Amino acid sequence: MFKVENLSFRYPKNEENTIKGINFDIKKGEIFGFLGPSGAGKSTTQKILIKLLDHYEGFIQYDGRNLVEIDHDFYEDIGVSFEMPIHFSKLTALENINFFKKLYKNHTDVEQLMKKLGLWADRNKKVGEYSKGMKIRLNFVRAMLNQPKMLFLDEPTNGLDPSNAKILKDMIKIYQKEGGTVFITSHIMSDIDELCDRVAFIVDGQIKEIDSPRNLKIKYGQRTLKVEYSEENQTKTVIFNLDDIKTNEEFIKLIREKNIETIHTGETTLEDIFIKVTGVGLHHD
Ligand SMILES: Nc1ncnc2c1ncn2[C@@H]1O[C@H](COP(=O)(O)OP(=O)(O)OP(=O)(O)O)[C@@H](O)[C@H]1O
Repeated sequence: MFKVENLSFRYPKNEENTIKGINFDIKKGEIFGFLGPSGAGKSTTQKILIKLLDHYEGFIQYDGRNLVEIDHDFYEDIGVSFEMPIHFSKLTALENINFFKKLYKNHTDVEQLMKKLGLWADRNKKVGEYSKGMKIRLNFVRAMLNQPKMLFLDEPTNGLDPSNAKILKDMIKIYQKEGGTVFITSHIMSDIDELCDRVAFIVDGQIKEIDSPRNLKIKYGQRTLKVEYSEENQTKTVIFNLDDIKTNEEFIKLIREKNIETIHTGETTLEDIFIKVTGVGLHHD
């Protein structure tokens, strides 16, 4: 869907490049995550891909065409949901949606979509009276208005309670099942882990890793097995190396003879990998 080669970008006021020669592709039908510490260049990259920023160096291809040569029709193809919801607060949700709908040729079934996101009952409420979570969901409705081939989502679940975050994630999964492609940034690693087929880690304008969450976990994971068993009314813990587990007599003896409570492989989380790759802890706003 997208092919990005040697992309560099400098904001006119800055001396240094913000994006420093990155390469990646986004395959049709995949959910591609873009992760990195604050200020790494995630939003900048996203803005370049959606043609809000130009004058970049390098080459970007969208659906087989040079992005530079694609005209306004590009916006018929994509849906964008950025972190800061932008709506007319004095208009109702439906009035807002009907306004934005007019910008596009293709239209989705707004009633269905708003119902799925739990907003239909409040469609005639002014957006100024919406909660933050409602505005975020309304943003998603806007992004989906034109039945886009590709969605750009910047922190889509930030500010949503767990049940609304689940609704949104389920909708993203359904969108993918129906053939959609997604570019997503988030600081919520469990969401990224759940949704993304592949992720890229960007640090200071450079990509440090690109792979599936599973492969990254294998690469950065500890190959250990933790066994907890009970003995004399106490829980005891032993950690084994997973590589020679088949022939480890102590492990085999343990599971034959003891009352096992739990067995877990030492899985690394995406959050651990983020810290290892970027050298920065996750900040939560
Ligand atoms: N309009 C601008 N003019 C000059 N510099 C900018 C502008 N917008 C962003 N920058 C700088 O570019 C760098 C990358 O910013 P960007 O917003 O892409 O980071 P990010 O990875 O999306 O961060 P966050 O996770 O906080 O959203 C930062 O150093 C930022 O200060």
